[in-house]
Amino acid sequence: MQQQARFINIGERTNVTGSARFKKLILNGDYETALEVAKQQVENGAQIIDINMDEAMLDSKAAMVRYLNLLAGEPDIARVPIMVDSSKWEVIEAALKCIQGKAIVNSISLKEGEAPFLEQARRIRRYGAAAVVMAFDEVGQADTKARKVEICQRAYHLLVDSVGFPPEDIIFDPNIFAVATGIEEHNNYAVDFIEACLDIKRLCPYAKISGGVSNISFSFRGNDPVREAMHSVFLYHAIAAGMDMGIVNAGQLAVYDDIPELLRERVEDVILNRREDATERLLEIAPEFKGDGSVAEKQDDAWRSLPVNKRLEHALVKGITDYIEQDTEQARQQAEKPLHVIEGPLMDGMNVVGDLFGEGKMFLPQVVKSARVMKKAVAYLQPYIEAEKSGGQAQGKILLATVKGDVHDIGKNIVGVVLQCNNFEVIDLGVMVPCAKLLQVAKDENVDVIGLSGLITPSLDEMVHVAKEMTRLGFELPLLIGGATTSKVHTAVKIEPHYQHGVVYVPNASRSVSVVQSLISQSSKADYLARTKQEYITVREQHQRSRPGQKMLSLAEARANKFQLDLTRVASAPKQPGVHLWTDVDLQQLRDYIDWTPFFMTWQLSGKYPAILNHPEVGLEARKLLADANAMLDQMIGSKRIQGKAVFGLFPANSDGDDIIVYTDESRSNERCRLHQLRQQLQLRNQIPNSCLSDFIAPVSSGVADYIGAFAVSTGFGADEFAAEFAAAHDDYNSILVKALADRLAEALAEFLHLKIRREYWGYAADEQLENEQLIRELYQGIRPAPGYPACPEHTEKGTLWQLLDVEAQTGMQLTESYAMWPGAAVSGWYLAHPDSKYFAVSKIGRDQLVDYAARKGWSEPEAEVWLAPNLND
Ligand SMILES: C[S@@+](CC[C@H](N)C(=O)[O-])C[C@H]1O[C@@H](n2cnc3c(N)ncnc32)[C@H](O)[C@@H]1O
Repeated sequence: MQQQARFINIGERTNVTGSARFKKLILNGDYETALEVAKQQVENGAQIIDINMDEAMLDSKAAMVRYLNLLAGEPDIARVPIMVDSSKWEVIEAALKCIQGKAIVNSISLKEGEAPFLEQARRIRRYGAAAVVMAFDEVGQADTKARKVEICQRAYHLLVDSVGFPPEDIIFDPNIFAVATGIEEHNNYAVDFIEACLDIKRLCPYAKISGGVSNISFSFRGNDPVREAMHSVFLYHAIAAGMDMGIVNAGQLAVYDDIPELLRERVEDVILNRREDATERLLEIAPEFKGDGSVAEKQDDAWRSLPVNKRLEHALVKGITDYIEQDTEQARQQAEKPLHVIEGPLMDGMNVVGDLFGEGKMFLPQVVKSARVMKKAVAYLQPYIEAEKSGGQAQGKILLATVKGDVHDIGKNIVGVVLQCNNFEVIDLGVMVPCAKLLQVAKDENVDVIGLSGLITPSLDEMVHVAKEMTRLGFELPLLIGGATTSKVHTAVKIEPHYQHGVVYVPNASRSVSVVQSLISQSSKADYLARTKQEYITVREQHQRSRPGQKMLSLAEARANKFQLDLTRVASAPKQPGVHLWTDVDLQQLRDYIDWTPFFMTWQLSGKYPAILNHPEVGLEARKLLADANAMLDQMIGSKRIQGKAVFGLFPANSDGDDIIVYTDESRSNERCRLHQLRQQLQLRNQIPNSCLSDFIAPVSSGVADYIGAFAVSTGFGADEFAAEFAAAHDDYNSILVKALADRLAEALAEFLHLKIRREYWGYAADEQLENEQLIRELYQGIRPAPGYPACPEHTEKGTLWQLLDVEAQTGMQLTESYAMWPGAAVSGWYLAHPDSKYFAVSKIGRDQLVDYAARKGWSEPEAEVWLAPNLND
């Protein structure tokens, strides 16, 4: 199971209090065999070994020193960190003196108060060791979530602030207690632990979380399969919540997915305390599962004894890459030609995946993992196929590209993977692909379909351009359109009329398969295109009909109905005016500010976070995806593979009609630049004002000093390269994950920076205290409208922002010819602080505003038509 792969197992068999066998060996002085116990644990996957010699009959200190010295001579064991486990400080200190590598002390706590706690921490610090900190204070052991969090937070601050203890060397043990004991107060113990993990991770950056996992199932002693299922389910949720390591017998852990459904459901009811009768219901079925061995191991191994074709199918459906080369090799030896392995078992397996996906029984992340297995198998076979010079027979060839001027490709990459899963050959030209190159490759490669993708509105025009060029050059291939700002209406109204051989809007990756299938099949193609054409005629007619509903005001009328600003509530002067630069953003702290809901949407798992994690249908997949995402974030941030930068500034400003003047200094006599804004021109109901962003800034005529902020942030430095490494290793799953997470961090950085602006740099809301969920709902004072978004839809204004902050020189962030930001994981915008400022959509504008805007920008009217195209009322 993916999430267990990054979870650190602590071996516990070298503990005289927990293992009768080890105790006997030590008491008998059989240190040779006792060493074997440590060795076996490491072989079984323990990544840390816990050593405990606390036994009344022993000289614990001498035993510990002797055992450690012997261990040091065993290279296989000495390579894993040692956890020194003792309740006696002298034993711990003696051990620290003889351990050469990084040691971990298990454990310290606030049980005896702050003074001894700090004293021990200081000594541990001197040895450079890490420490397990129990959630235990003067009052006792923490059992509720609140107590666990409170004690850990208190300990964290004492350690970090008073001792200078490196936070990454703190390992909290927030106490795992037994559930399903028959005592009602115990029912929530697992939930308390899991929820505490989430808070501790948020409140104590870099600290790790550990625990003794087997405690949870104590009441099912004697029934190993149920215990193992309980451990696995518990870990599943605890790891997703942030648990990093734990004492668990790695060899005896059920694979979450392979726990029989009935057992898993009942265990999950107990662990998550989902119903009052959960314990009884688990007890009811527990005897059925009482066997001699582990349910998981039996099932896990079972598929390995299937015939090779079935093994390949299993690996594809389950997304398991572990044996793929070995199995592919066996299938190759059995096949007449290497190509037959692809055309036979691999394609059969992918057909199963395709069917399950089509039926909604598999979700996108699983499919992308299946594709990874397929790609690895194909890559393995490639040299053999080339040696025979035989080419595969794909269903059809699809050319994909993100259009010129645009750098966004997550959606396109997902479509590519899904199409490949369905046996289409995909040629992916990447991002910022000029029309001429695209069409040349389409011709040279004799493709069957072209698919265009784009995220920002200028890309829509580029797609229109491609359609026109296809007509001019006599193409007859169908053209697919996809991407965040594209729509069926836009495709029908703006693109389709320019190309007669088929233009089809594809709303998502799953739909791409049926669309492409219809277009590839000679029997269905003509019919499908004719139906689509007819549908788009209807869409156009409806679009025409729907428009006269709203009246377009003249620009003068719209201006007369502007938003009236309350000048008594204009925000005070910024505490730290001018331009500021963050060159190396702490990405770890941004994790708390991530809005996960859009991340799940990227993977076509819809639902709000965190509720989605318990969604009856997609919850399981969502939890797996989140665990993978967190592991990837650990890697991206820990290895410093990606970096974040931010540049931002706060300036004196006033509005001048629909423009905002940014001044060079507080004297307000010199203009640094002008921000050109657009005004809503459609008549709104109930006399709602026709807004323009400049309405939220005090007019120059008012004599009121006002201010504006600007920002540009990116966490995409290094992301493309990192993603490309995965893609090159045939791992699209992780490649897409990296990009999607870089995007999430960029949005989190924008949110975090905005918070800092409100509380510190501008300081107009110094006392604001909002939870992340409230930040996501933007429940704060002020807005950060982003050029290209509905309140300021014209993208070239980003150019002004770039000049104002000198963004490129300061950060390396660039703008493409369509004003897309590079790196793609980037956010920029303005800060408006007035409490009444709010987002709105400029929507359609009239010719008079176009002429006025062109004059303000110093553009010709045709130039203005290009940039204002999405807002023109045609
Ligand atoms: C695109 S979402 C991003 C935040 C979301 N929590 C996330 O992580 O994806 C919200 C941002 O888009 C921009 N935005 C939304 N609506 C807007 C509008 N009508 N006009 C201008 N900018 C807008 C603002 O910068 C706003 O903070």
